[in-house]
Amino acid sequence: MKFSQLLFPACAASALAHSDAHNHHHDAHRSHGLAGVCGSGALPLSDGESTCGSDTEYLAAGHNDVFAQKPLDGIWRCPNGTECDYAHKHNWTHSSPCFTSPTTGTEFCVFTDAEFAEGRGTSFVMPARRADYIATTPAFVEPDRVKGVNQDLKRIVPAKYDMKEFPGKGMGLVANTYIQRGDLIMANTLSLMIDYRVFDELTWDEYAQLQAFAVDYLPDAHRAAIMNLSTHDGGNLTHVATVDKITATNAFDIDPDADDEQQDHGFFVVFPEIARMNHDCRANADYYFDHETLTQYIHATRPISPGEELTLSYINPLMRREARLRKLQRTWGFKCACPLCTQEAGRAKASDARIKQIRELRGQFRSYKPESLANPQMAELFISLHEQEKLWGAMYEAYAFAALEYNGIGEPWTATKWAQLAVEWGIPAVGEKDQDVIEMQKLAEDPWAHWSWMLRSKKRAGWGRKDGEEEEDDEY
Ligand SMILES: C[S@@+](CC[C@H](N)C(=O)[O-])C[C@H]1O[C@@H](n2cnc3c(N)ncnc32)[C@H](O)[C@@H]1O
Repeated sequence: MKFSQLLFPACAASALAHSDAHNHHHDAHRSHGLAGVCGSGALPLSDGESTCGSDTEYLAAGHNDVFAQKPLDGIWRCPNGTECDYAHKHNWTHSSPCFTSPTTGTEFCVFTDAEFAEGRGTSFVMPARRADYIATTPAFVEPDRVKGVNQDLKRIVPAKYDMKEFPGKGMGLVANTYIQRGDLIMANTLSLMIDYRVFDELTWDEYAQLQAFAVDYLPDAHRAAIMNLSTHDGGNLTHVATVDKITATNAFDIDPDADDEQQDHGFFVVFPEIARMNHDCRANADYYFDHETLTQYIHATRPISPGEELTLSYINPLMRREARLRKLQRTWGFKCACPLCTQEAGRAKASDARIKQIRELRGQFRSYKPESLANPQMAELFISLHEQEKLWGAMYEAYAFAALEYNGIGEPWTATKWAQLAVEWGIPAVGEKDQDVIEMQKLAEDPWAHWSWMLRSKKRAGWGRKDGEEEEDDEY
C-alpha cells in the first residue's frame, strides 16, 4: 500500500519502498495552502529557466540519461562529457499560456500533446524543462508502450464495470463480472498533470486559468470526460472555477520518478475514468502509477462479485475510525458511511485496537537496533491482523515483513514462502517495478545472499562489531 513504508535497513543496498504520500488521492487540500504531498524544500538544481548556470543550458535527454548539457560552443554533451545528439525539446501541440512565480521566478506553462496515446491527448502544467523531461519517457518516445491502454474512450475489450449512481455518493463503478484478486480492472494514461508548486507560487486566478487551458486543449471526447466529473457539491460556477473544482475533487497525488531532478515537487494528476471510483476504508481495489508508461493501474485486491461497487481508499487505511471520519470530512467533504466506519461501537473499538497494534508492530519490524523486539511470531501476528482488518492492499507488506523476520534468524525456507507471497500480492498492488517487490524476488531467489540473512541474530549478538564500537543508529 502507498501509505506506509516497508523500510529496509539503511545499511542494506535495497532502496526504500513507497513514501507515505506516494500516489494517492490528494489528502492535503491544496487550496487551503497546506503542504502538498512532496513538501517544498529548496532544490539542489532548480529549473533551467531560473537558475541554470550562465554558460550551460540543460535540456531533457533520453530517459535513462540524466540531462545533456549545451555549452556555449553549441555541442550537446552528456553528463559524462561525451558528445550526444539526442537532446531535444518535445513538439507540443500547445505550449502556452505561462505565468511566472514572483517568489522563485519559475515560469509555469501549459503543455499539451493532443496526439499522445493514440490521439487521446495529455496536458501538463509545469516548467518547460520538466515537461520536456517527461516527454522523454517511453510513453512518448515508444508509443507502442501505451497502445490499447486506454479502453474507456476507444473500447476494444469489454469493461469489467458499469457506471451507476450510488445514493449519497454520486456516480460510482460497479463490477459487471466476477473479478479475481490481482486482475487488472482498468488503466489510464494521465490526462492532466500539474506541478504542485503552482498552488503555492501562483495566484488562484493564474493557476486556475492554466488548468482550464490544459483541459480545453485536449481532444473533444477527452475534454468532455473531464468536464463531466464531479465537483462534489455542484454550484453555478464559471468554466475556470468548475475546472478547478473538478481537479480538487478528482486528482491523485503522484510522486516524481527517481530520475526527476525536481524530487521535492510532486504532481496533482487527473484520470477521469479512474476518478469515478468512490472511497471505502477497506477498498477492494488498489492503484499505482507507472512513470515509464505514465499510466495509473487499478487491480482487484480481493475477489469481487458482479454487483459489488469497485472502491479505492482515498486515505491511509491505518487510521482510527474517528481520525478517518475527520480526514474524509475535512479533505473530501463527505461523512464516511463505508462498512468499517458504520459498524457498531464494540466492533469499531476492536478494529481500532487492531490498527493500533499493526502500527506498533510495524515500528518494531522497521528497527534493526538490537533492542527491537521483532521476531517471526510477531510477523505471523501482523499477517493475521491484516487479514482480520481486511487490509488486502497491504497484505504484501505483511508477507514481506514475515520474510525478513524469518530470514533474519536464519530460516530460509519459511522466509522464501513469505517472500514469494509478497511478490504475488505485491505485483498487482504496487507493480512489478516496486522496490519492495524486487527485494522480495531477490530474497526468494537466494535467501542466504540477501542482506537480511541472519541480520536480526547478528544485531542481537553484536556480531561484526569491533571492541568499543557503538551500534550504529540506523536511520529509517
Ligand atoms: C473522486 S470522486 C468519486 C466519483 C464521484 N462520486 C462522481 O460522482 O464522479 C470523489 C467524490 O465522490 C464522493 N464520494 C466518494 N466516496 C464517497 C463515499 N464513500 N461516501 C460519500 N461520498 C463519496 C464525494 O463527493 C467525493 O468528493
